[in-house]
Amino acid sequence: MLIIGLTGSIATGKSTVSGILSTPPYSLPIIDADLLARKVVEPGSAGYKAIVNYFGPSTPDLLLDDAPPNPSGKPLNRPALGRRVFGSTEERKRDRAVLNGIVHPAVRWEVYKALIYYYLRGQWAVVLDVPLLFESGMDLICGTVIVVGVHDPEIQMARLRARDAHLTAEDAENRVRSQGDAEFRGTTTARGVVVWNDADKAELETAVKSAMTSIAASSPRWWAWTLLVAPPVGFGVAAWNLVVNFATKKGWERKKQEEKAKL
Ligand SMILES: CC(C)(COP(=O)(O)OP(=O)(O)OC[C@H]1O[C@@H](n2cnc3c(N)ncnc32)[C@H](O)[C@@H]1O)[C@@H](O)C(=O)NCCC(=O)NCCS
Ligand SMILES: Nc1ncnc2c1ncn2[C@@H]1O[C@H](COP(=O)(O)OP(=O)(O)OP(=O)(O)O)[C@@H](O)[C@H]1O
Repeated sequence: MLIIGLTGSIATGKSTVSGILSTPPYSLPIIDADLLARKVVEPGSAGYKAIVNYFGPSTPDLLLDDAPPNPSGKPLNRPALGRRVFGSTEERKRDRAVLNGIVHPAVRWEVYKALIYYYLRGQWAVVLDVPLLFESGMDLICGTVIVVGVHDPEIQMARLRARDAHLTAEDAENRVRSQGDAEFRGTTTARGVVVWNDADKAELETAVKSAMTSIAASSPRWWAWTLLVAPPVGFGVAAWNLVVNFATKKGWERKKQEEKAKL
């Protein structure tokens, strides 16, 4: 099964692209890390308890007071938690790392379970929509990666604020600044494709079509079926893929560090 990583900075259009890929002619299953990240912090879960323990004492509005009663606890006030973790100060970075440390392992586990489910159902490909694909290391298991990018940060900011009207300009800036640069994602994606989303949705559909044509050409369906009916070959190829991805990523990181050192 081909795992197609889908990533990009906030509000660049990942969900819009996954919407296109989930419908004909592609009809691919989507594993959405944002949705899983919500599931693993529902009241009563281990993630919820860890967040309340760490952030509760210093965040008075961490829980939603006006939510319908729930015996497992009041739901998290996500915008309030967002204000604690998004931004570029040392404190925000530290808190973000703590939150990521709670949420990411649980999300990863949910992703693996979903991958096994789709593999057993005989899917030829699956889309793994993860905003922090490279940072979380999940790029290593992907056969290819689609990076969604917007050249103009003004467009990105305008779309973010139009979609999430509750965010102030400062909240939106902090969210955009909380992610690694798109260039890092783009250059690490030597084995993938970048889909630019600066224009309208019709142009986005054309860009997705062209990306999928090149992906399907480099990983045809018959190859996915061969891997499915011969599991030892499938596992061998997956292991090889992991090694190649790891080596490619290390190579890029080394190159970036050398370039930084030269400055
Ligand atoms: C801070 C939280 C509660 C804010 O929730 P909210 O509902 O307001 O935003 P939502 O979860 O829909 O995220 C919106 C976008 O923000 C960006 N984002 C989310 N978490 C992070 C993060 N830790 N670092 C950088 N960007 C992030 C992504 O582009 C994401 O698509 C939430 O984002 C969260 O729990 N983040 C940590 C988990 C995480 O990394 N999720 C991303 C997928 S694994
Ligand atoms: N080409 C486009 N033209 C106009 N609006 C667009 C376009 N692409 C996406 N949008 C809108 O921009 C907003 C952000 O898009 P989307 O939710 O797909 O981004 P995302 O990358 O999934 O965001 P997040 O990182 O927050 O999960 C949405 O309201 C979407 O409808």
